[in-house]
Order: sequence, then C-alpha cells, then structure tokens
Amino acid sequence: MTAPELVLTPSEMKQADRDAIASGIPGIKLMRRAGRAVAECAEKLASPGAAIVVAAGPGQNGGDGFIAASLLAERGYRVTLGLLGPAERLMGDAAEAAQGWKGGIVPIEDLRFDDADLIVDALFGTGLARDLGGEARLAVERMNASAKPILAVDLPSGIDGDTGAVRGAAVRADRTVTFAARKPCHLLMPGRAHCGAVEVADIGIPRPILEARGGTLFANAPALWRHRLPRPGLTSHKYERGHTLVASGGATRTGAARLAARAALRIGSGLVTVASPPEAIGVNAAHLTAIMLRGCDGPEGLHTILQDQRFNALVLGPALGVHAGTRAMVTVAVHARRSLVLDADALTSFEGLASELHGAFSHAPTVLTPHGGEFTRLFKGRPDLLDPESKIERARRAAAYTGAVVLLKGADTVITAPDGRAAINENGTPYLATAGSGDTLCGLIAGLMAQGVPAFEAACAGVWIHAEAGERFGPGLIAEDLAELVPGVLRDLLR
Ligand SMILES: NC(=O)C1=CN([C@@H]2O[C@H](COP(=O)(O)OP(=O)(O)OC[C@H]3O[C@@H](n4cnc5c(N)ncnc54)[C@H](OP(=O)(O)O)[C@@H]3O)[C@@H](O)[C@H]2O)[C@@H](O)CC1
Ligand SMILES: [K+]
Repeated sequence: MTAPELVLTPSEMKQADRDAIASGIPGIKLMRRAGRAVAECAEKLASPGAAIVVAAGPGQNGGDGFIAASLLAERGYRVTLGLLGPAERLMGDAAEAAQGWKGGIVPIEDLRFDDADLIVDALFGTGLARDLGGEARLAVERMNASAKPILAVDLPSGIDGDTGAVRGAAVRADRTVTFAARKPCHLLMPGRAHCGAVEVADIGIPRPILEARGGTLFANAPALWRHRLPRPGLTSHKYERGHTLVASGGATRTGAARLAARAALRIGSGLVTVASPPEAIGVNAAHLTAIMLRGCDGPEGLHTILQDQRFNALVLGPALGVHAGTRAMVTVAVHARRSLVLDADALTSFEGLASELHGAFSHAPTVLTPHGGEFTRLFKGRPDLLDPESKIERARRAAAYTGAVVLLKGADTVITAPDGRAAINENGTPYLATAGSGDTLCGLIAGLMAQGVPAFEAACAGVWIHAEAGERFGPGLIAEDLAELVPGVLRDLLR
C-alpha cells in the first residue's frame, strides 16, 4: 500500500529540518542536495550552455540558489547571479554556499532578466515574513514581466507557504522544485496556480522525521482512503450495504434530492430512499425507478421514518428551503444519531445561529459541505472561525467547533476532521461548477457512509471521485452525468 502524501507547513518543515540536523545530517548537506535538485531541474528546462539568471535572496532559499548557480556554471551554463541585499549579511549555511560561488554577484536591481533563457527564483521560500516591498517586489515584477521561463526554488517568491496567498506580489513560475514534502501553498489557491508543475526532491530527511513533525495534513488522493472503500463480497447482501435517505424539496424543487439519491446508489449504498413532502410525491414518483420513495411531512415525518433503524445515512439540505422547518429537520436527524451530510439550505438555515451548532455533531458521523459563501453565512459572528487567513485553519476550527467533518469547497477543497486531520484536494476541474454538482457530491459521501466508511475518509473519497468523474467527462458535463461516471472511477480504484 502506498503511504499517503504528507504535506508539511513551513514551521513543521523547519522543525523537521532541525531534527534531521540533530540526527547527524549537517545542514549544509541538506542545502547542497536541495541546490543539486534545483540544478538538475534547470538542466531539463535549459539547453546546454544557455543563459541562466539566478535571483538569490538573503536567507537559506538564496543559499540553495548559490549552490545551484555553482553547479550550473560547472556544467557549462552561462550563469549570472543577483543578490538581494549585501553579501556580508548572508548567514550560516547560506554564507557557506555563497563562498562556493566563484562568479560575480550583481545587485538585484541590476539583474537583467530579459537576457535569460531561464530564471531561477531563489529570493524567498518558507521564511517569507511579510508583504514584498521595495527592491524585492520590483525584482519579482521584473521577473514576471520578462515572460522568460521561471524555475522557483521551494516555492514562488511572494507566495505565503502556509496559506498560498500572494503577499504583495509573487513570482509566476513554470516549474517549482520543493524539498522533502509539499507545503500547503503548493496545493492551495492562488499559490498552486503560481507554482507551475511541482517536483518534490528527496534531500535525505527520513520519512519518520517528517511524520513526527507533520502527519496531520495530506494531499487528498486514493492513498489516503482507498483501503476504506467497501468491497462487497460474494455473500454480501444489499441490506448490509446500508440505506441512504435523502430529503426532497417541494413540488418544484425535487431534482437536487434525486441527483443526490442516484449518486448514493451508484457509489454502492445498498438501498436509497427519497423522503418527499406529500405534494411532491407525484413528481418524484414519475422520475424514480431503483430508488424508493416515502412520504415525509416535515420534521415529524422525518422523525417517524427514522424510527426504522435501517436508514443509516442521511442527506439534508439540497433544495430543502431556508427556514425554521429545515432547522427542525436537522435537529431530528442529529437526535437520531445517523450518519449525516448537511449541505446548502440545511447550512444556510443556521445563518447567524452558529452557537446552535457548537458540539452538535460530536455524537454521530457528520459531514458539512459548505462553499466559501455558505461557510461565511453559517459562522457569521464567529471571527475565531472566519478570520484565520489559512483556509485549512478556518476549516479545522469549524470542525473542532461543530464536531463534524467540514468540507470547505472550492478549486482547492479542504476537508478537515474534529481530531485535526486535514486534506487538500487538487483534482477538481472547472467543469464541476455546474448546477446540481454539489447535490451529487452529498450523495456520494452519504452513500459511502451508509456502507460504513468513516466520515473523514468518506468526504475525502467523495470529493476525489466526484472530481475524477468530472475530469473524465470534460466539456459539456452536467450533473446528471456525474453519477453515471462513478462506476468507471470505482472500478479503477478497486482494481
Ligand atoms: N527546511 C529544509 O529542510 C531546508 C530548507 N532549505 C531552504 O531554506 C529555505 C528557508 O530558509 P529561511 O528560513 O532562511 O527563509 P527564506 O525563505 O530564505 O527567507 C528568509 C529571509 O528573507 C528575509 N525576508 C523575509 N520576508 C521578507 C520580505 N517580505 N522582504 C524582504 N526580506 C524578507 C528574511 O529577513 P528578515 O525577515 O530577518 O528581515 C530572511 O533573511 C527554504 O525555503 C528552502 O529553500 C534548503 O536549504 C534545504 C533544507
Ligand atoms: K523561491
């Protein structure tokens, strides 16, 4: 089994770096390996003898740049190196790396990027401490304006390693070489868009050290949850594969529930039932075949249905309406302690009432699936949950506050668990931004939970499978297509 990909924050990486040094690997050795990895990547991007311009910063990122510059010059490239600030200010390993550089050092403001065949951006890495200004910002802007290929060392300068935000200005790289593990900025937007293709170079920090310092943040990929996917055996029965219940909206708002229901069935929920308001029974009945139908009149109706313990997973929200009745249905579901997915109207109905959700979901597996706007509405008046700059931190705090897994949607969907685990998804496609796509996602997650997949893994798997299905279809995708593509995705995952 392949191990899940660890993502380390800049401060975790610094600690891992220190642990590696304490374990007997000298820091300069790590820097040499980092610089060598950069040089090797540069060689793939520039033809022999090409003009390479290295922009080095005042810290260790600059040190990596000096090492790469030395190696590239030895290998016959025409290397020019510019430094931000005086060389005398370089410290520690970076100072040692600079001593190995036999060429001249140009002040950064005199560096001519337009003459380069390739630019190596070694200005700032994980140590960026504030917004770029002055010469640093000018250098970044001139690099971008040159329209020459840029290779970023560790991360594009000006991108915040923790949040992926642009701090004043940031390099737009074609390729990024990072070390030991990706950082959040390589997956979170807009950082991800600034990185180009990202390569992770092994610089000899052992995985146990990385696991000890990181270990709670992951790239969302099958290695994280494939082992949890249900594999029905010869003797398994549909009743063992769970029964998902999806609440439908009124007569003119029934499609969302059916999309969720079909997705739950496709992902393997043994049985799926749509719970329909009496006035919508006719329209739902006209469109359902394998999916069953039950009349359900508001919260009391739901309470009655849930007396049957076989309904073990529930979707509430899609097209239910924003009102007290929807809130009451959520309360019924929470008291019934079933696996629960809450989306859309079920979340917005709690606008300004976040305190009602404090610890509300700690007794049964629950997944909340807000997009950014729904998240802001839901936690209005809770600056502790809304203010952190990092999307991961906002979602983590919301998970800890509510006791639910929080799936904060976007081009960089983040999934967090109340225990602190977090995953960042990166296989999303713009084609998924289509009506009903979120309803389908709810159904996939609930369908997995109905089969016993834990909430965090169900949410991570649901997002990934949803996006993979969208990617396979491509242009022209509508939500109805998504569930139909799930079997092909599942077949490949279970192979
Ligand atoms: N971890 C590992 O395993 C390994 C890490 N390695 C490498 O180390 C890098 C991290 O090094 P780092 O900590 O020295 O930080 P780095 O990004 O060079 O910047 C710090 C410097 O910039 C300055 N500065 C900050 N913000 C500024 C601003 N806005 N405008 C102007 N100046 C600003 C800051 O100065 P100060 O804030 O003190 O004024 C300081 O001088 C990492 O990305 C990787 O490349 C490898 O060598 C191999 C092993
Ligand atoms: K950089």
